[in-house]
Formats: sequence, structure tokens, C-alpha cells
Amino acid sequence: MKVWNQARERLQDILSNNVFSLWIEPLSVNERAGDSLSLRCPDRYFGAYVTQNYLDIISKVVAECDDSIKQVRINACCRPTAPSQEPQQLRLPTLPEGVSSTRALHPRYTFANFMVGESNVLAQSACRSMSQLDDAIGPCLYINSTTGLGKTHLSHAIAHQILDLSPMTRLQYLTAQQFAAEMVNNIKSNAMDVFKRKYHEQCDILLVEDMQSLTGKKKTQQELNEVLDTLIKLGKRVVMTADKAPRELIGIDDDFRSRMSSGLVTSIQKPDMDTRCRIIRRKAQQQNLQLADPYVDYLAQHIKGDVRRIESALIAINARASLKQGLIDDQLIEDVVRALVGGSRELTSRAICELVVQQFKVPLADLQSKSRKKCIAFPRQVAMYLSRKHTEETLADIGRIFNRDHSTVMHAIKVVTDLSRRDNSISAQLELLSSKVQQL
Ligand SMILES: Nc1ncnc2c1ncn2[C@@H]1O[C@H](COP(=O)(O)OP(=O)(O)OP(=O)(O)O)[C@@H](O)[C@H]1O
Repeated sequence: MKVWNQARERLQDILSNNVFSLWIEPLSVNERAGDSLSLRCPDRYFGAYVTQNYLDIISKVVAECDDSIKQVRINACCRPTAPSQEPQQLRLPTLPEGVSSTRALHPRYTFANFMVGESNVLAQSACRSMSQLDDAIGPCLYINSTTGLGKTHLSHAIAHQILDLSPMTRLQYLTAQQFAAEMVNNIKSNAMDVFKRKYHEQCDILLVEDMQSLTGKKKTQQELNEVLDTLIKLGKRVVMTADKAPRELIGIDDDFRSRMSSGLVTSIQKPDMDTRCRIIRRKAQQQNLQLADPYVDYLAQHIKGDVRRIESALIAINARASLKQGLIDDQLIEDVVRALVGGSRELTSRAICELVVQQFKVPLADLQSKSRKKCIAFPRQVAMYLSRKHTEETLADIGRIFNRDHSTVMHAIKVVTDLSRRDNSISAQLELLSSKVQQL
């Protein structure tokens, strides 16, 4: 329809490329009835988001192109075929005061795209509970991890899910730094009443990332503490993320620290081998990249920790393959991994295990067996201890080599640590082995 084509061109000039291609391009004309233009969009969530964030500007531009159009509506999934079918109106007639602030949500950071394993299952299920508004874990959740392990992904997944289930939920998603900046601006412009209303009264769920950035910011801590207190008392939801657990954060007031810890505090660990494989498969699929199983395993064996490194490996594979007519071979994969993790051979718990086998003269099969004889259990525990000390591998990955689970590895580390404290000959033996490991 001509009016929509014209409006689209104007919107393209006004809005950023990202916003235009993500939110405006997928819209198409559903019907023109009287003074109203109805636009069709892919799904309910999409419709609610566009309605909340861009309907005003769309309506203004459409009216500029054709002043007989007084109303624009965004309708999800309504088929253009049946004229008798009333298009489904998404916006509730009584829109609650205050709107969601979700501008930065990544469309792919959903629960479906988050691969779950031992390292993150607690955080993931807590986030699911939060998003389904069930009371299983209470109103307050705090998640911490080192970089690139999925805190932002899970926060966005909560937001997507909530807005999908109930699009009119007033959801505020921001970083602690943004909260601090917004507070300062409101203080300067004498508008703290607006600020307080927004977070105390007009918010159903608050998601705040990077709590560690509040170190030393007393006033912001105090303000956020009050917000948390109010929301929790009102039965609203709060999700916080940080790079450290509350007790490890420095420059944080005791009161605020205790409020942050008042609900479930959980951490995300580095993904184990199996989860890394699944992440690689999913991310490769999203990039239309066909990766044979041995390549998936090779990448997962070498790229551990920060999941962003997996993503950059896949981007590099895609880029290099496109120069070779899409051909992916051993050389290409090895080059990408070498560029990412460096040329030096990475120390693995398997290599450490082989060293222990030689030193203690115990066959590998015995270490992997169920035997609890001291002459087998001790070298096994030492191999686990050394693997944890010298590699980045997860407890689960280390355990797998010995057909054990992560709790057995944790127990082994404790036993060996205690023994080495009490017995000088054992600590000397461990030092010697450690120096041999470093030469591997
Ligand atoms: N379990 C997982 N399954 C799928 N993708 C994952 C998983 N964990 C992390 N990722 C991906 O890794 C990337 C980094 O994740 P994210 O930004 O959520 O990490 P973060 O913990 O918030 O990091 P930072 O502390 O640096 O902000 C994202 O693209 C995310 O999709």
C-alpha cells in the first residue's frame, strides 16, 4: 500500500538501521478500514514491543503521509484472508501506568537458545521460575559468574518470556551503572519524585545487571536498596547479576549486601564438555554453519570458559570457509583454534592423568575402576587435585576421565589438600609432581 511504503521510507531515515530492520521492516499492511490502518507483525511479543516502543512514531509518520489516517494498530498473526475475522487487538484498553524499558533486549537470548548443563542448571531453573511468576524461589534472585557465562542471556530470557506471557508487565531492565546515571540526572533536574515513582510504584519486575559497578557509590546503593525493599515487600520480582557473589563484593554497605542476599544467590560455572558441544551445535546452526561431529568435539575440547570465545571461533570459521567455497577442513579448524587459544599445547587433565599413571605405576584402567584400595584411590585423588590446580577444566570434565562425578572430584581435592597440610612428605611429593606437570 502506497501510504505504508512512503511511511516506511521516512521511518528508515528517522530510526537507526538496527531498529528499522529489526522492528519496522517485518511489518506489513493488514487492512485499511475507514480512518484506521492495521499493520501485521509476526507474533504477540513482537506486536507488544512495537506497540510500546514505536507506535507513536509510526502513527505520526503515517499521518504525515496521509492525514485521513487517524489511527494505526499493530496486530499479531492475523491472517489477511478472512475479512469477517476481527483482527486481534493486543493493547489492553487500560494500559497500566508506566511502561517497560526493554530497548536493549537481544532477540536470540531466549531460554530455548540457552544450553543447560551441570554448570548452570540452578541459575537457569531459577530464572525460569522467575519468568513464570511461580513462587518456588521467592521474589529475589542474584546470579554471579565470571565473564561470558550467560548472565545477560538469562536476564534477557526472563524478559522475553514475561513479555511473551503478559506483554503489559512493567519490566525495567538496566545495568547498575545506568540506574546510577539516571538517578544523578533526576537529582540534577529535581525530578527524584518521578524516579522514585518509576521504580517503586510502576515496576513489576526489575532486572539489574553488573551490581559490582556500585562499589563505593553509597548514594546509589542506598537508593537501590530502598527500591529493592519496596518491590520485595510488594511481592514484585527482582533479579540481579554481578561478577561476584554478594559477600565478595567490595565497597558495598552491609545493609545493601544483606538485601541482595535475601533471596536465592546462585552462580554459573564454566560449561562442561557436553554443554560446550551443545552450545557449539546451537550457535553453528544459528549461523547456518555445517560442522561435522569431530570438529564440534575438537572445538569443545580446546575452547573452554567464556562462551564468547566459542562464538568468535564460529564467526572465524564461517569467514574463512567462505573464502574456500564453504569448505571446512582440519587445517581450517586447527588454524582458528590456534589463533584463539594460542600455539602452545594446552595442559589437559588427560595429560596429567597419564603422568600420574607413570609416576605411581598404576594402570589407567585401575584409576578409572570402582576400586577404593588406597594404592589406587590415592593416585586417583592426586590426579584430580593436580588437574584442578593446573587446568581450566570443570570438576565434571575432570571427573569424567575417572568415571566419577563432580562431587567425587571435590572430595578428592579436599582430601589431598588436608593431607598435604598435615604431612610434609606428601606436600613435597605434590610439589615435585606439580613441577613435572608444568613441564608437560
Ligand atoms: N549456556 C549457554 N548456552 C548458549 N549460549 C550461551 C550460554 N552461555 C553463554 N552463552 C552465550 O555467550 C555469550 C555471552 O553471554 P552473556 O553476555 O550472557 O555473558 P555474561 O555472563 O553476561 O558476561 P559479562 O559478565 O561479560 O557481562 C552470549 O552470546 C550468550 O548467548
